[in-house]
Amino acid sequence: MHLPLPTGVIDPPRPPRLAMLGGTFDPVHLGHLRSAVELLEVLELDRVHLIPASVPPLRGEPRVSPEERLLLLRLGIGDTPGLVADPRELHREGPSYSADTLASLRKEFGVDARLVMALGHDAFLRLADWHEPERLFAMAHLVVIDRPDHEAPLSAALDALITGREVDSPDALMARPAGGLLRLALPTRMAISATEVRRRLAEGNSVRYLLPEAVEHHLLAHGLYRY
Ligand SMILES: Nc1ncnc2c1ncn2[C@@H]1O[C@H](COP(=O)(O)OP(=O)(O)OP(=O)(O)O)[C@@H](O)[C@H]1O
Ligand SMILES: O=C(O)c1ccc[n+]([C@@H]2O[C@H](COP(=O)([O-])O)[C@@H](O)[C@H]2O)c1
Repeated sequence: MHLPLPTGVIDPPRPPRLAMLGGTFDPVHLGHLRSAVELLEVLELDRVHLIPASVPPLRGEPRVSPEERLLLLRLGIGDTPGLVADPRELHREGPSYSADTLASLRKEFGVDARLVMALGHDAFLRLADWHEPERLFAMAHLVVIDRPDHEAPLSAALDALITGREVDSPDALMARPAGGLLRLALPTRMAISATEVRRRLAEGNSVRYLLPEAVEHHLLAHGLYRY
């Protein structure tokens, strides 16, 4: 006697899940890379695109060229599964607005993709001053990463921008393609900043264990940030 075959509905394929972690990366350090790996795991993402800004919109000119910051990022990522050094902002003229970068990711990955823009709490505090901040939420979710060295209250303008968007879990965020806000305390919080790395290099002090070794070797071999 034959048992009837199960007639259950086959689950539709899971939409792609990816995050952008943009930055000046002047230079990339372990705070960036460890955060990217933990984002991948906590949000169950397919990939995290680390995207160096060619012309960072709200700060002065970086110490090192976009091409060299991208090279350092590539050295830092090495063969880490799920992390991608994404050069797309180097191919645009003018200020590297995140809204434009998200539009290009959305175009590439489609309307159903779960697209996350991840940023540290310090960067989040200035979000209301960014170019077309409302458009960011039309294209992506925002995930704000706690940083132990940056804790400050939100401005009224930022409060207004995020009202009604906050969700309390990765699952709630991933139920839709865009528009939500999640604050995350990742398992490893690192008080490392590029400012501190540059300062130590200029003083001739060690940066060992603040950066991947391949990045440290390149910086030292080429005298970057020395003066
Ligand atoms: N240690 C860290 N932990 C979590 N997020 C971080 C950390 N360092 C930087 N970020 C976040 O990564 C993104 C890119 O950071 P950025 O390249 O400006 O590095 P930075 O260390 O903040 O640099 P700088 O000291 O030059 O301002 C930002 O959203 C920032 O908030
Ligand atoms: O789009 C904007 O107006 C905008 C303004 C400030 C910062 N950003 C982006 O935020 C990321 C972190 O910036 P920064 O200056 O903290 O390294 C980086 O990807 C920047 O391009 C974007």
